[in-house]
Amino acid sequence: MIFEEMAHNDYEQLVFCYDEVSGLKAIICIHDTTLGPALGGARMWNYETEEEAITDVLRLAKGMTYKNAAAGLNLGGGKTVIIGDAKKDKSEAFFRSLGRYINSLGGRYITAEDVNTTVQDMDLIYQETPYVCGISESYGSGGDPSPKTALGVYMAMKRTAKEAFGDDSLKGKTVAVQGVGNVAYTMCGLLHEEGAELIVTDINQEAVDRAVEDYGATAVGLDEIYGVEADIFAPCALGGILNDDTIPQMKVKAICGSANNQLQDDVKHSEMLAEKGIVYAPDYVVNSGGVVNVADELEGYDEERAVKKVKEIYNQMDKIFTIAKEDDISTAEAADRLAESRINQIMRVRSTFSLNEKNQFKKG
Ligand SMILES: NC(=O)c1ccc[n+]([C@@H]2O[C@H](COP(=O)([O-])OP(=O)(O)OC[C@H]3O[C@@H](n4cnc5c(N)ncnc54)[C@H](O)[C@@H]3O)[C@@H](O)[C@H]2O)c1
Ligand SMILES: CC(C)C[C@H](N)C(=O)O
Repeated sequence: MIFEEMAHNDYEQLVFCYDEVSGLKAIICIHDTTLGPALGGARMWNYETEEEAITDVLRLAKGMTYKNAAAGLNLGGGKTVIIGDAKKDKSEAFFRSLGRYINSLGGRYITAEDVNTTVQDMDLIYQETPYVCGISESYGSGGDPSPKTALGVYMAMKRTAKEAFGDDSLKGKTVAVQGVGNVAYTMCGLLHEEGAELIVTDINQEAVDRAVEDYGATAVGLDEIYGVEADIFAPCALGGILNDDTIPQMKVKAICGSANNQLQDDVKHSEMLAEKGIVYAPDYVVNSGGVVNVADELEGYDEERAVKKVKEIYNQMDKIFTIAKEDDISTAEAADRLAESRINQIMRVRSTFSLNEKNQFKKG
């Protein structure tokens, strides 16, 4: 059954990692390395079953192939899921053990932060392998990618506003934010600076209070956020929140936020949004600022260059809206088309013969 799924969606490799001493149980998935080594974060989650963890890593790794391709990176897609409780199971040995497994892949997979893993965890992995990004700034690295993800979401939101309202200024626009964690707090700061009004919700009261105090945001209940009077909805917490229940409640004209896999069903729910006249900014393009920032570490991190690349998300959004209009397809499908077309073109470009280290030119 697993090989069938791998064949169906063109997966390359699935690696099971177990370490008795630290209790590590992790699965690394490499989806596609046409564009380069697979880069994707390591997510720690208390999966109820091993099947759930496998399903998640397969889905997330494929998502990274599309995210990296659409962002113009020379990187393929992969991901790690770690089965465990992030509050109880972390230790030095745990992450160093994962680092050794990543190292054994010889650079085919590079890891970084994802849900429930931190810069400190990446620093531990770095003790065992160079194939890790998002390590501490003291190593000359980019550190926590969240602020750059936030900058990317802000740039994407400006281009989305242009599509929905004819002008990319966010001054005077009301943005409803679901989840004001690491990414959204910085994003709210940028929006506040530009003169946007904020409506926020979060399961964490402290996060809500911080946004209210620092940015004059209006707090609403967890379920209220979907139906508030606002111009833009920014989902920055969970996946699957654009669905049969929530879309009918929405009064916004656009959706642009950092959460991964926002559409519960890519086809059905992007059509529902289009029918309501809501402009949807595809999540993996909107939130690619983090991966763009960590990928810059592979060239020797330069913050100015990284920021410049993150700001390019505005132009990537421009391409997606153009493809969607020209081909008369949803923005979600347009993003997939952009990513797939880049992968296919580079695959063809690379099909021409070229000498490499295993194929030396020899005289005589
Ligand atoms: N951090 C990055 O660089 C990055 C990059 C790409 C994508 N993302 C995605 O963006 C989202 C936010 O990432 P983050 O790093 O800010 O995470 P975070 O954990 O710091 O923030 C998420 C916030 O959402 C809140 N939340 C959780 N469930 C909620 C619910 N049901 N209703 C309302 N709020 C809820 C949490 O309390 C938290 O404050 C995640 O989906 C993540 O996968 C993050
Ligand atoms: C490589 C990481 C910074 C990627 C990030 N966790 C994402 O989902 O895009």
